[in-house]
Amino acid sequence: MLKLDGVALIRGGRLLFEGLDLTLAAGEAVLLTGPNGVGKSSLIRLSAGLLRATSGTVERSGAAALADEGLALDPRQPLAQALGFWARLDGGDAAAGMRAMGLERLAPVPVRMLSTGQRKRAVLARVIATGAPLWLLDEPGNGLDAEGLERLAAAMASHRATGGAILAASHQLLGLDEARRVALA
Ligand SMILES: Nc1ncnc2c1ncn2[C@@H]1O[C@H](COP(=O)(O)OP(=O)(O)OP(=O)(O)O)[C@@H](O)[C@H]1O
Repeated sequence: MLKLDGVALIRGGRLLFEGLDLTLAAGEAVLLTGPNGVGKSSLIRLSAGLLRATSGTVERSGAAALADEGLALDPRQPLAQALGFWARLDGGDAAAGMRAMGLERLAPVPVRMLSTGQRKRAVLARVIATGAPLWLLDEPGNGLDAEGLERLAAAMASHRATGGAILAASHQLLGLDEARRVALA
């Protein structure tokens, strides 16, 4: 689903990593770890096709969904409608995303009024709703309470059980204890 071969990335004149190989097949997850500024978010963006590798190749098969610090939801719209916009484009299921992240009660609330943790849940609901096989998650646990973290872990387990794959960058374990780890240093 994702294959990085001998990838190097220079950003801001600094070599972040080189010779990086990573493959992610259906049902697999990789937890990307490493200190602040080492290049985890950059690797996620590179995997999403939003950055170009300095050398090496990045191959993706099938659709990918990205969750990062960007909300990508219209702040003026009620949550259900804002998520519905993407679900219509993706042929996805906004209600399933909201259910998975426990957001049903917030369906009529404008996105701009959501709290930090509620926004994070909304971003994850957007990813879940896409139905994309590859999830690229940059610090998906940030801002989530214990219940939100449990929901995220359950959603990731269910995604993998149905043939999805996940690349997650995080300082937390996210319930991915048995997942492969790639440590950038
Ligand atoms: N747009 C940019 N232009 C130039 N350099 C950048 C840009 N964005 C990030 N960088 C640099 O690339 C390096 C890696 O950043 P990145 O966000 O990938 O790290 P990270 O491992 O995700 O860090 P954190 O754990 O703090 O989230 C940092 O030194 C950062 O300053």
